[in-house]
Amino acid sequence: MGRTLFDKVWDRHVVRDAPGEPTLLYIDLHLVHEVTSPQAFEGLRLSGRKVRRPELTVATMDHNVPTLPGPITDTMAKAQLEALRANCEEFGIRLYGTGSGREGIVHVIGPELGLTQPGKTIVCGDSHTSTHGAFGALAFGIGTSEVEHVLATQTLDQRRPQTMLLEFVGALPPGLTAKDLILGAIGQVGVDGGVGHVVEYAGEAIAALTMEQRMTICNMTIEWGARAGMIAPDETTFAYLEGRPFAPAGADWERAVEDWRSLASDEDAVYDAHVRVDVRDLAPQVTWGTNPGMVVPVTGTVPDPSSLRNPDDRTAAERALEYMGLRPGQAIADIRVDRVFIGSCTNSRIEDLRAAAAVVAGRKVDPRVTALVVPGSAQVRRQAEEEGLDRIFLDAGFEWRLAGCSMCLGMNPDILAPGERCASTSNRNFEGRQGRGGRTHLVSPQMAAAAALHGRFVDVRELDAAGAPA
Ligand SMILES: CC(C)[C@H](C(=O)O)[C@@H](O)C(=O)O
Ligand code: SF4
Repeated sequence: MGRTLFDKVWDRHVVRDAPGEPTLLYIDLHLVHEVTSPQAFEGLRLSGRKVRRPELTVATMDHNVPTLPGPITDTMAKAQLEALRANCEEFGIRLYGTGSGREGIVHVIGPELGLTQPGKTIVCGDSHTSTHGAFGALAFGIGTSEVEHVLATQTLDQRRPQTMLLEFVGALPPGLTAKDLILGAIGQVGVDGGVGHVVEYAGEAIAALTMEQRMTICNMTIEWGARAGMIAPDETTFAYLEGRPFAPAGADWERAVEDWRSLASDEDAVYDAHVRVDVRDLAPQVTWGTNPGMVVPVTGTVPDPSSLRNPDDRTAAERALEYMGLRPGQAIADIRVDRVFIGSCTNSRIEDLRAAAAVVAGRKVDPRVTALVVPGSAQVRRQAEEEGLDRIFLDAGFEWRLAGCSMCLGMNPDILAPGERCASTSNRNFEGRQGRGGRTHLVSPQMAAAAALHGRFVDVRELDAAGAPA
């Protein structure tokens, strides 16, 4: 029987398999950030252990860092960042800290540095580690006690998950993005549709995506409950990786690519589940509720909870509408926004910023809107500045910030005030996610940029040459 991409990567990393017990897996890359690592390092110290493979462990600072220059005033954030610096020094771990020029959101810098590679097992104390699966790596989030285990042993106990193929049918229509693709899919399969599975994304629409767009897809895997998302490595993957600081070079590169080619699922591979999502009629997506599956096309309306058959869904929708301050039947295009956030590990890479800048160029942010662009890494920020994207955003009235998680979650000074409504390119719209009482609508970078200009949701496909909505 043929094997899947997942089977191949998993099988290569088995250290120990015993009946009835979890499998002990070898971990190729362990990414570390300031929030989920302090207790893990403390555990090592208490038991007098070292980091087993410091050279396979890489740390950065992202969640807590302020995105405006100047000292950190929050004492908890300051303590966590200082602890990370001290821990990395003590245990001999490479740290791309604030000011290194290489810092950024952990899921942005791994790929950017070429650390993320096909066939690797990659873990991090962070749920959006699924992002790295875009390269054909097996990548997933772990808890702090597991972080300690990986630091100490470079291995991890795991139960073998089920496999699922999510096949996109048809090509992505013009003007649509990877964000619309994944939000649309989550809307169809539901936020627990992937539970217990490692999902492989495939189909014409996936093959046509760039690496950065594939990362947007895999990033949101965790939002529909799957353990990890993977995409088979192909020429797009290899072209992206070639020449990156930690990618293999010379003869090693040739050997690596040959090996990576062998990872794709076999023709006759069998998955435990197979789901198809037709994308041919997809429109730009906007979430209206408090989970990413509560999503409709921008051309649509806020759903009426009373039309939902399942009582749990009905209650959840009623509660979401109340929290979001929306009415059933309200047109999405009539929803006004106070804030716009372009950033996060979902959509803060250079292509995202280029796409948003293309919508913004020569136009002005609606005077009632406060809009923020936060590059995912110091490298993305530099590149954007070299390309003049910062000028486009600043001239339009956006703020241009330093790299970090920023307004994706309320762990640093970038937060919404209670009741404020935000068009956000991030991945979570839970209650309070961007600040207590804040209201989040998840969208693509293009849609966020257009919302900033018009102060409400507009269909990016319909903007005329002067940027006016139809
Ligand atoms: C802080 C961290 C543990 C958390 C995660 O695991 O995802 C954060 O990155 C998030 O997006 O909510
Ligand atoms: S950008 Fe948001 S989703 Fe990504 S790691 Fe940071 S907090 Fe988590």
